[in-house]
Amino acid sequence: MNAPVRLTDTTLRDGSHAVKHQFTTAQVRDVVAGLDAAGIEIIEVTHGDGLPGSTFNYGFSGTDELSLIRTAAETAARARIAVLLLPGLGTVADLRAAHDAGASVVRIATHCTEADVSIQHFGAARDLGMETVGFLMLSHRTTPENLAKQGRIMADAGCQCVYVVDSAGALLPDGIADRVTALLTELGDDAQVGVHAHQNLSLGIANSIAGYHAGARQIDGTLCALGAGAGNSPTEILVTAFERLGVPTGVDTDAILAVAEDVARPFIPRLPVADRNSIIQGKYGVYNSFLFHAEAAASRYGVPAHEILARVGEAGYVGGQEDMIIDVALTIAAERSRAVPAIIG
Ligand SMILES: C[C@H](O)CC(=O)C(=O)O
Ligand SMILES: [Mn+2]
Repeated sequence: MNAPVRLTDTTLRDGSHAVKHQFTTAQVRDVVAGLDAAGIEIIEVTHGDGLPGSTFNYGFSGTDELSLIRTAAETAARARIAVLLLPGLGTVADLRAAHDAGASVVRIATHCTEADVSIQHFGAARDLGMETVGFLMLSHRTTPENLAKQGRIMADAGCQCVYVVDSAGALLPDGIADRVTALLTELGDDAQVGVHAHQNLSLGIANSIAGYHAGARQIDGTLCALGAGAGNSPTEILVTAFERLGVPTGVDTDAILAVAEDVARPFIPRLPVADRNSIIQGKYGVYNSFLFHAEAAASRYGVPAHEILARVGEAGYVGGQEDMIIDVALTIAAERSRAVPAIIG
């Protein structure tokens, strides 16, 4: 008997990027009802950039996220509702408000080398009696050994599962497996290890399976791959692939296929796709949440989005530095205007 894996569905959080944070209460109710009935245990609901992401910098939500969290908690009969929080944007007060609205799991996300900013939030979450998960974002940007040290900081602060988060879809299966192994070696029984994968190089499912074989026991997915950049590992394919592997997920395959096809797909305005922009993100390791910001800057300043993304990757910008995308776009525009030869008449 293979060890079971717990799937967390983040359609209503990572997928929020792909709908520009415009989820409605009715969509949340329908998706949660479907996921819950199919057997998904953990459903994440938050603005794409976490609590309280609805801002000028990250994009305003169509519906207040606390209302969406409350709706999700009221709808789910068995599943538990998770929220995402990035310290610095989200505060302990935001965490308490989400807990009051019905969230019982919090996923606290930091850049992969900055775990120390999460210590206070893990403590507060445990005091509230919440289950805790740590998200080491852009995990490709550090070595497995350093990632393991950051995981240790999170576990000592009260984190119960540390995730390898491939925020740019840049890692290959070996890169995921090496990071999961290093974390498990460091953490032992102190915390589980999870994998959150993106599809920029079409490796979301392969990377999740590699993570499972290395010992990860929590894996993320989204319906129809709805998520930032090229999207996430599709939940319905994770369920089907793990069924083929003989790995128990507790999720009914026919039911999850129906939720993806009949509930999610009809309201998705643009299915995530591995196009040139998002493949460039995977190639240069660019934070997937930057895609729409780069596309907006591209059309505003008349420069190609893929060039902006490549430069952003070379500069090594991380989540929170969205304003630098405009700087990069303006720099490219200025370079291009200088490159036009003067016509002497
Ligand atoms: C805030 C980000 O969207 C978190 C995430 O899902 C990732 O880094 O990937
Ligand atoms: Mn993500």
